[in-house]
Amino acid sequence: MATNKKHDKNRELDLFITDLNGNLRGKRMPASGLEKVRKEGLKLPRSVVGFDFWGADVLDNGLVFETGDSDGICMPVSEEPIPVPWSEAPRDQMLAMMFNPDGTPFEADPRQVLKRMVDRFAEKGLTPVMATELEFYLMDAESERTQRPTPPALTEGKGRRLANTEGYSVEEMDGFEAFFADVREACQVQGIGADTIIAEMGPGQFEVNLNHVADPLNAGDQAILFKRLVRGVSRRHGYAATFMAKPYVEESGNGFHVHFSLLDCDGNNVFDDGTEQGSDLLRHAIAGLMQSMPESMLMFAPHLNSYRRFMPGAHAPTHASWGYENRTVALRVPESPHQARRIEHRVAGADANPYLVLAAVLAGALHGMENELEPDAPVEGDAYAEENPRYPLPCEWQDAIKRFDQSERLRGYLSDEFVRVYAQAKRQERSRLSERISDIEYEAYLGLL
Ligand SMILES: NC(=O)CC[C@H](N)C(=O)O
Repeated sequence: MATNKKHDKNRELDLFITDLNGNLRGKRMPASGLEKVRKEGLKLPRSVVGFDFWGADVLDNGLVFETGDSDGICMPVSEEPIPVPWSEAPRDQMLAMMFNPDGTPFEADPRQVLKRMVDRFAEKGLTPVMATELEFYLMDAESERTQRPTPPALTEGKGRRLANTEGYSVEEMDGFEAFFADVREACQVQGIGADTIIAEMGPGQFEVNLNHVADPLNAGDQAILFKRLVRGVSRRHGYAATFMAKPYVEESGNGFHVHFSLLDCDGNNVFDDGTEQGSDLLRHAIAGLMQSMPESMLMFAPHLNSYRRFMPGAHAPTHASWGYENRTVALRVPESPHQARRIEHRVAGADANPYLVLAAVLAGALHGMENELEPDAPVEGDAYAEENPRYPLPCEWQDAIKRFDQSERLRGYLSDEFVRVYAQAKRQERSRLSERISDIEYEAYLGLL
């Protein structure tokens, strides 16, 4: 029997923001705390946004001791709490956005970074329409304990066997029917527009496409809630799930593709001018995205592991390129009816923070449109075979951190504060990861040197 949520004294509410890495940080409170939070917000130290991946302070980012580790105010971004149907206990959740105590936006908060870009488009009378596609691997639940990914066993359909590597296999989806039924239901109750589900190339790899929305903040919120939902529903079904960019070296990586078009005040798609090629604005946006791609790479590929995904032939791009109906390029312009003329941005991994990916896409496009840049000719055929590309992408984390930190353009679009705080977090993570001597170093050197 449905309980009246307001009077359920056991009901709880999670209120959270995402840190730079997209990890959720916030508090769990009795549902009765909602009214206070709506009025006053929830206090969290601003340094929490700038945490490194392990939740440690980044002492060089200017947010910790210099400020007395002072609080920011997190205000909920939705009117109503969103149910958490996979939770054992009765629980709702709300995403929030952080402000400084004086009411100004806290510019390092990833959702504020995206909002800043959405506002820039609004000033021009333009509304971005965005849709996201998230790939992930389902794994055996043991993977979380052993910290090695193991494909899940197919327990439904044809009896128990390990999940296969079969792109677009319907049987593969049948094997996880109950899991996907719960994913779809959870999406419905959370207002997430889940469209198609696809079995991808890797063992236990799937993709879910979320419907386009004429509100990038909403598209970002949905992607964040979707990632939590997949992990939660997986656990209920005895699986684990990962959005890590490249969990298996020899298998397909997890991408986060973004479809993007722009509406004017009358609701017309400005990337369409009735021609087969699309409008001048489409070309300018593509040129800006290509030129800013090397320095934005850290937002598309934020982790050490992210760079393993960009391999020739893996359907993830190796340089900034574009083309019509071409899946080997970074920016694909899909074959579509004119009113749906759009760019599919194929660079980001599913491990990236969705808000930051969408913000970087908007910044790149705006840069091209404001400067009326022209792209080189579109690539026909295999982009991996292109020699001397004009905009090679950083293929290592260290290089991407440097390019990002040195970008005056990104500071202009996304704010100095964000660029400083993000670069410092990534530097700290890199130094922590490089301190550990890896297994393969011992295997190779210990007995021989
Ligand atoms: N759906 C696809 O085109 C495959 C994308 C690929 N898995 C990636 O890493 O981006």
